[in-house]
Amino acid sequence: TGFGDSRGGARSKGCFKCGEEGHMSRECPQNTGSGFGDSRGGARSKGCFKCGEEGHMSRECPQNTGSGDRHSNAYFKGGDHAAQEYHKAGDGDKPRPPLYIPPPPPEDEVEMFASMQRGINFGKYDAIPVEVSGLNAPKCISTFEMANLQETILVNVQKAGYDRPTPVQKYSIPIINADRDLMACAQTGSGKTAAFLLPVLTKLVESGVKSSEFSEKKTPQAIIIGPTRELVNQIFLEARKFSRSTIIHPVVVYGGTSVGYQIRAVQKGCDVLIATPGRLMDFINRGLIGLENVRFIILDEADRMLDMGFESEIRKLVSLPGMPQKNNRHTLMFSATFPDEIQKLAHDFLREDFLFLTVGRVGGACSDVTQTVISVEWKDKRSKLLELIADVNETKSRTLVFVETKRGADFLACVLCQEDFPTTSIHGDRLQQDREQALRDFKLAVCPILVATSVAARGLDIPKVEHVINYDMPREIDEYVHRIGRTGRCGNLGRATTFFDNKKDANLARSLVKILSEAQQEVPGWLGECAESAVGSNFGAEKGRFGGKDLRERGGEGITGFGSMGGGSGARSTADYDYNDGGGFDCVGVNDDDDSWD
Ligand SMILES: Nc1ncnc2c1ncn2[C@@H]1O[C@H](COP(=O)(O)OP(=O)(O)OP(=O)(O)O)[C@@H](O)[C@H]1O
Repeated sequence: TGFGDSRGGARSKGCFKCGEEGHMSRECPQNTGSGFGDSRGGARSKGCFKCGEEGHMSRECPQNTGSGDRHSNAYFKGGDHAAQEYHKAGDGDKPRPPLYIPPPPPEDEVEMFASMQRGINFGKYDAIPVEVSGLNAPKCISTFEMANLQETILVNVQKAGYDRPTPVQKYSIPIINADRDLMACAQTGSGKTAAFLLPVLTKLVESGVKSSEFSEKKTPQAIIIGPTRELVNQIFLEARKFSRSTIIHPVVVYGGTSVGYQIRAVQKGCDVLIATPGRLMDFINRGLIGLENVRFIILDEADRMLDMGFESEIRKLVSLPGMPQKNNRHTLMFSATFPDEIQKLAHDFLREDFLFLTVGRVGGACSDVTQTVISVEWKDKRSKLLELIADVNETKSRTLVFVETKRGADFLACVLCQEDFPTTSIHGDRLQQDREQALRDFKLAVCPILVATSVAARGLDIPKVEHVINYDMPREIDEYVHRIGRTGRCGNLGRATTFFDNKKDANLARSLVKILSEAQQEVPGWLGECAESAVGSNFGAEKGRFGGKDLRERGGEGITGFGSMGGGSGARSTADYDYNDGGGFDCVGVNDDDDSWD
């Protein structure tokens, strides 16, 4: 059980040296000295013949454990929970987790172009008010034909079943076409990914690629950065789809996966690099990625990327030698939420004349999600949850349950499995193969219930998620907006149920009431009262933020930080995101033990 297993169960017929199909080991390009081993310093790799990594022989290869057979439903069997085994074995000195080579992306066109069905409210997107601030904004477009997309890219858009652009696409595409920097804020599930990919890919195809296939160091022209591994992988699949049959090679690199595998992917050509920050810095430090040709830096979930934990990485990245200064590159930022203090920070990365696009209200919840808030004390949460999911085994309707801690996610998934609800979990302490398997099981409704920490709150576009349950209220209201945005996407209807524990969550009452009212949702009387008596936040401070305004129009000074909305702490939590994704083996989130950081 070598390579084959980790790629999805079947024994690979590929080369025993590099694991790739299409040649035998005696013809392996690595024999020439130009492959994997060389890229780490010129010498022929003495690594394992199965996985290509150094430091062990093939008979000791961690892939012999047959990780591909590992089912994320291991809770049922009570044994094979890789992440737990790995942590137990650690005892202070953490061993390396098994190497993980993700399954190859689809080659089949049908699979590649399959996308979410538009819902009945897709047409209503056009009624959402749009504002563009900044000087000389170009006119919006109303069809993809008007978007000046490169011909093949336009064909790919049609193959994806996109027959007209969403508002964020109508405005962003001409702005990017006109070589302007952009900060764009639009509700969850409204098509922000294509809004930046389509014009950027068009620019790259039209100007021709610069990255040489033959040089060791690849010099991508666009770098797209996101906060979690699953999200960057999803953006990669979108980039691959839209750039199909063009000269563009998109590549993704993220933590928890084999570095060797990703090095080989980069070395095949890398015009657009999609990455989590840690692994990106790792590749730059190894001399595998050069920045001199960068024309576009794109921050998806930009407010998170400029938030605590990630901001310093992004600052480091833009000040690295070789990276073009902000006036010699374009910086694009997208999110559904943009707290004032992050908007302020963002100015450091954008050209002076950037445009600020808001579709609807900055930080507003998706209007296609019916939101219900229930007052539940912690001791009653479990029985309330079981009530809510009682019919899931019959309906198979995908239900995403958010909890606060990684340990809590494991525990609740176990409880639900014991109650005979096929459940899986995703959080920063699970091995990457288990995280990806969990997502696949959830997508296919093998496990229609997914218990997740905030690692799954942003960006993930999973069809048919019908119900999001906040078993634990998040610590920040932005996180609430992103979490419930996993349903009600692309004009589909969704529902979200939130357990609100008055003793613990009172500091979020006001901001929650605000979100509910703006989305024309019912505000329970008890929640209104709780908001009235809550201390620490005030509606005055929130006014500006929810007005969907460009800070430049408000002078940019004296803005009350959004932190105060979360109860006056002023500090924004780092939650369970993919920090420390470099180094190849770090599959852990922010902090192993301290669940207050999870
Ligand atoms: N013009 C379009 N026509 C039809 N479907 C579209 C169109 N644009 C995007 N979609 C689909 O809508 C879904 C949501 O898009 P996307 O993931 O880009 O949303 P988003 O705004 O980035 O959400 P989030 O804020 O959660 O990251 C995807 O399945 C995408 O394929």
